[in-house]
Amino acid sequence: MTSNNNINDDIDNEIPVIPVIDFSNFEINPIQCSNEIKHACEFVGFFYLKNHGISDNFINEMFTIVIYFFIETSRQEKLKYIMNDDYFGYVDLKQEVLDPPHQKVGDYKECFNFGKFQNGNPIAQELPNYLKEKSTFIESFEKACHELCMKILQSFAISLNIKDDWFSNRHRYEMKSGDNFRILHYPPITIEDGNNIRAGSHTDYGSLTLLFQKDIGGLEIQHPFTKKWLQASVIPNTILINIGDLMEFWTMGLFKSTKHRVVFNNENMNLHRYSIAYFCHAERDVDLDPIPSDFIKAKEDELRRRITAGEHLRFRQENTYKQTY
Ligand SMILES: O=C(O)CCC(=O)C(=O)O
Ligand SMILES: [Fe+2]
Repeated sequence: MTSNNNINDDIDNEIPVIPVIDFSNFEINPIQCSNEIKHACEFVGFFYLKNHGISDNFINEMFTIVIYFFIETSRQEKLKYIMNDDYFGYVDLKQEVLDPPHQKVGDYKECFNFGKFQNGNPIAQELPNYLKEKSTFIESFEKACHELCMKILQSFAISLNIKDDWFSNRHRYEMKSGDNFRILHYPPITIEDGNNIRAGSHTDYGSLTLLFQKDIGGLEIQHPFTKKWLQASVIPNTILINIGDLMEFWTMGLFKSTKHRVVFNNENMNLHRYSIAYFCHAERDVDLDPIPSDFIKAKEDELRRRITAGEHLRFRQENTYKQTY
């Protein structure tokens, strides 16, 4: 491989630009903490959150379920629950193409997408037996993620000087939205597969994403200004948060929906990597008109079609799954 082909060439490991924000300060000094978050959203699009209120035990228990499900469930059983029209269910190895212009084959990872739950039952999908047994726990974990997202959205509102509940009122759990709780598994790969990009470069679609990483790194983000790729290493006891396209669109580009990808090096190629993501979206019928904040300048001359959160999402999803295998 020549150096030009080496995707690690343009990696910048020197400046730790992804900030770590202590969310316990949000209770003590909400304005200061929200301003730190706003700075990260404007200049990086990613930040780590510590003291976020979701306990380590709770997260570890969720990971135990994730690992058991992916390893112990047969492929045949998983395929019975293949992603439905609402994009909930099992996503097979190589089914997802996150970077269509640059990928000949789909991502070498498998996922399971959960929609919302009510009283221990999933609303929008059937679950394989093992996940059905665990659905009360999964519901509580999913709801803890949603609740944390509401607090982070509150901090966005405070930093933008609009009503504290401006965003959370538009992201209610009970309402229809593109919210997606996703568990992921990147199995070990053999040399013959020859592809060390395991999740193609992409931006997320929603308002914000919570990402739980465990032990094994591999996530990289492309800094929105320098365009350098940076490793988003695993920092114990933190959740990695990022802005999605919907929020970038809604803030007229003030908050950055930063590109990211998962890349395996020779050391982690033989390992199983697991991660958990909660993609938080605005309710389907919310109009994504520019947010009424003094920080957000809607350019009068800009022609901007009126679009709802649901339309925005549909467009992104259709592009991702157009080309499979
Ligand atoms: O597994 C990861 O670390 C990232 C996954 C991701 O970016 C996604 O599913 O959108
Ligand atoms: Fe992502």
